[in-house]
Amino acid sequence: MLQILPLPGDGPPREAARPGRRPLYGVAVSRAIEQRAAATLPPHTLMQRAGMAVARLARAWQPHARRVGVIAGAGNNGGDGWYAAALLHRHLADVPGAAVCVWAPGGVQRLPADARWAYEAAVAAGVRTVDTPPDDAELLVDAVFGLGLARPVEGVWRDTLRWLHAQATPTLCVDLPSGLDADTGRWWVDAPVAPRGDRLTLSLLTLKPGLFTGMGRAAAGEAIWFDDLGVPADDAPTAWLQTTAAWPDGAALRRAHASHKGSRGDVLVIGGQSPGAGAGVGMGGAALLAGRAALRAGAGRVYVGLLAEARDLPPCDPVQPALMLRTAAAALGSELPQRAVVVAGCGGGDAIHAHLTDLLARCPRLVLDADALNALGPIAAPSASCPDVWRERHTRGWWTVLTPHPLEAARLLGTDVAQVQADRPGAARTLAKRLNATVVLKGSGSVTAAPGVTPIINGGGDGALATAGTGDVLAGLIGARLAALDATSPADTAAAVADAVAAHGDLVRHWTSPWPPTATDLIA
Ligand SMILES: NC(=O)C1=CN([C@@H]2O[C@H](COP(=O)(O)OP(=O)(O)OC[C@H]3O[C@@H](n4cnc5c(N)ncnc54)[C@H](O)[C@@H]3O)[C@@H](O)[C@H]2O)[C@@H](O)CC1
Repeated sequence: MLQILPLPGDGPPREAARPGRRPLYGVAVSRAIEQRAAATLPPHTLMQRAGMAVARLARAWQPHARRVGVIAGAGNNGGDGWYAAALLHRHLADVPGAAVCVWAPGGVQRLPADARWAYEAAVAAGVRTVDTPPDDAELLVDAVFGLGLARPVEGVWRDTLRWLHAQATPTLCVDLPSGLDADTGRWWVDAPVAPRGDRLTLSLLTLKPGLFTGMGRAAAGEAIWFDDLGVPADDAPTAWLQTTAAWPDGAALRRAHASHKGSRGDVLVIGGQSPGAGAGVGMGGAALLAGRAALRAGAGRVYVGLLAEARDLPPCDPVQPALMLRTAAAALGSELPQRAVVVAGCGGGDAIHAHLTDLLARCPRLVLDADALNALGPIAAPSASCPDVWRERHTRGWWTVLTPHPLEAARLLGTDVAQVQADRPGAARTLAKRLNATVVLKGSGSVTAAPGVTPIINGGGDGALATAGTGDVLAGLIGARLAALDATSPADTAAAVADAVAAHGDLVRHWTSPWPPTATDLIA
């Protein structure tokens, strides 16, 4: 669960440019904000505030913990830990059996100025330093690495993090879980990512993109808390965090008394290769899931063009009989591609390849998913020259949305999954720029990117979505959201796509059964 809340005593959250969004700041902007604030404040103020925030959350979260072990790194993240240790030591002074200790595996000889000041404050307060891991702690504070980590961790620090991240003891991570890259969500150390025990992360000064994508959510624990250290920032964000799903808005649809199905927008799904068309491989379910999701989310009319012969079409979809079924050939031969948002590729198999040029040439509003992305591969490869059909889309002001998972993104970028996952915001941005399209890179912390638009990272969803068919549901939701959209600037399109991604994440929020949901359950 995400708890992106200001701690008690902080000011109100800053205004976001659009409802349901919060700014995320990468390392460079966070450091600029820190330096600007530090220049106007008495020395060490920010570290003092950081240490106070850590101590305050530690006491609120684990009020009965008497033995606290702080693991301090050799930079200012460690400094936050030292100052928190000083405060916790004071808080616990009268508690029988209480003890606060700091383990600093890198020593304290080369601490930067702020951290040295915090270390001296801790020593002056009577905090004990130890040379071995604090095995008997009831609460651990992870103050090893924060913003300063951007390369692999080895040697003594790797051993330290292997020990720390293997503990079942409740652990409070200062600023970032140590091992996590603040910009990208990459995990830099060969140590467990997922906590064995309870874990919270307290992000300081700014919320960082890496906390919400890649390994960020898995590493951060049950909740991410935020304290801006009293420093308001209105800098241009590195990315936005989408925190809530404001769409679909069923109440608004009901208030629109004078509306009709034609005014809510049309969606055409092209996909669902039949066993006959695909050498015995049938994937009709994927196209039906996309169509059902679009219908469920409020699209006025949803057509499903199946990659099948007319004689193989089912008479209707028994789950959502309101879906209008036809063959892909019939759908693409009609006026529908011009009128509807076309969602192509769900269960498309090899059969979708034959339609790709037609789709690109005839669909002004096009969402390419799954097998349509694989068919696109050669067009998108770095070495490929842009074909006329793709260039003409741009000339005409038509737009394209791509929804790759990391493997599909890797194919499109001519790289591998590890490279994509090492910098998900960067991969999504590169792909969006290269193809002049809106891109949703799926996975933990889905990233929506478009040329000239600040990327949007989805803060919702969880591992329950990692199951067959949920991608088809997402494609259908994006189709429905875009079908209802009037404006078509890149920013509006990206925002609408991010709305659909947020709605998709929200599908699992209220799931209470111990059984994980199937994609069909999510839109039942
Ligand atoms: N200066 C200040 O007053 C403030 C600092 N803050 C804290 O300071 C942190 C940033 O401090 P720093 O810039 O010192 O960075 P860190 O403390 O995150 O890391 C820097 C230290 O880690 C070492 N290091 C980095 N990568 C390594 C690797 N792969 N293997 C081994 N050692 C590695 C560096 O040599 C350096 O000693 C923030 O995350 C935050 O916790 C905040 O509290 C805001 C105020």
